[in-house]
Amino acid sequence: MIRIQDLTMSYETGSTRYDALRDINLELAAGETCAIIGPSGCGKSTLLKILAGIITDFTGTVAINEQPVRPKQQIIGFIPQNYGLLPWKNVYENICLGFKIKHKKQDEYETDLNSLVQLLGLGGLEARYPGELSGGQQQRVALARAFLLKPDLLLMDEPFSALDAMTREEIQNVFLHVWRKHSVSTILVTHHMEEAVYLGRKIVIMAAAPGKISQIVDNPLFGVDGVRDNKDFFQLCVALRKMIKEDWSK
Ligand SMILES: Nc1ncnc2c1ncn2[C@@H]1O[C@H](COP(=O)(O)OP(=O)(O)OP(=O)(O)O)[C@@H](O)[C@H]1O
Repeated sequence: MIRIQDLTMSYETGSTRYDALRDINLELAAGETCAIIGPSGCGKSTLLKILAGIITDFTGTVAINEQPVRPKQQIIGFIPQNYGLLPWKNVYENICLGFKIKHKKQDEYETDLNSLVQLLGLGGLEARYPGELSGGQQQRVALARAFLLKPDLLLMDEPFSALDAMTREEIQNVFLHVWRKHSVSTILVTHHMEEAVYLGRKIVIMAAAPGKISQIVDNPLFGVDGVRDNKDFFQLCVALRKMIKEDWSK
């Protein structure tokens, strides 16, 4: 369970201090997915950094499984916009990285690693370096690394934004497939409404200046088979876009 209560965070630049996030309240049940959509600068990345324990200077409460965020004690997977792969390590080493940092032994994760490599279609690419992979393959390596960790919380910052439309859909399917097996609590930031509706059991709509939540939508279409071809999917996207336009023009 992820619980955010009355979260406010300010940045200070020179002599000015301004709220990047104000009065954020959000709950996410264990194993749920949540997509956050909002205008540029509304604090989405800041929120992820707080949940990842990178930013600690805030007011309010942020708890993962009833405990304050403590990256050394909890396992938090974070996939940044550029996937966060180390260019000098090969696919196998990149996938194992999180485990090495958590000081686990190889035989503790070897079986999971092999099954994730197969599940994510990375078989045969283990010895390649990130620079020798396509964007979609790099994304899958980042997903393998994150899922291997079995995180208490997985955070993804616009994870599929660099991919072309077809690869994006394919990787979204791969993500859902792996997520179903591992049911990891996941929060992802996206600028794409279709992605939010496809991947978010909850859809959080944010507004800017200061960043706040304007709507939380329980998504009835999440996980429905073949939903992308369903007219309800299209209609929900249209309705949410309308809602956002109204919110963002206030
Ligand atoms: N290190 C920082 N110091 C000062 N201000 C910052 C810092 N990082 C972000 N900001 C400001 O805080 C606000 C929120 O930034 P943030 O990156 O969280 O927004 P975002 O919603 O993720 O934006 P985008 O969609 O463009 O990536 C913005 O006004 C931004 O300029």
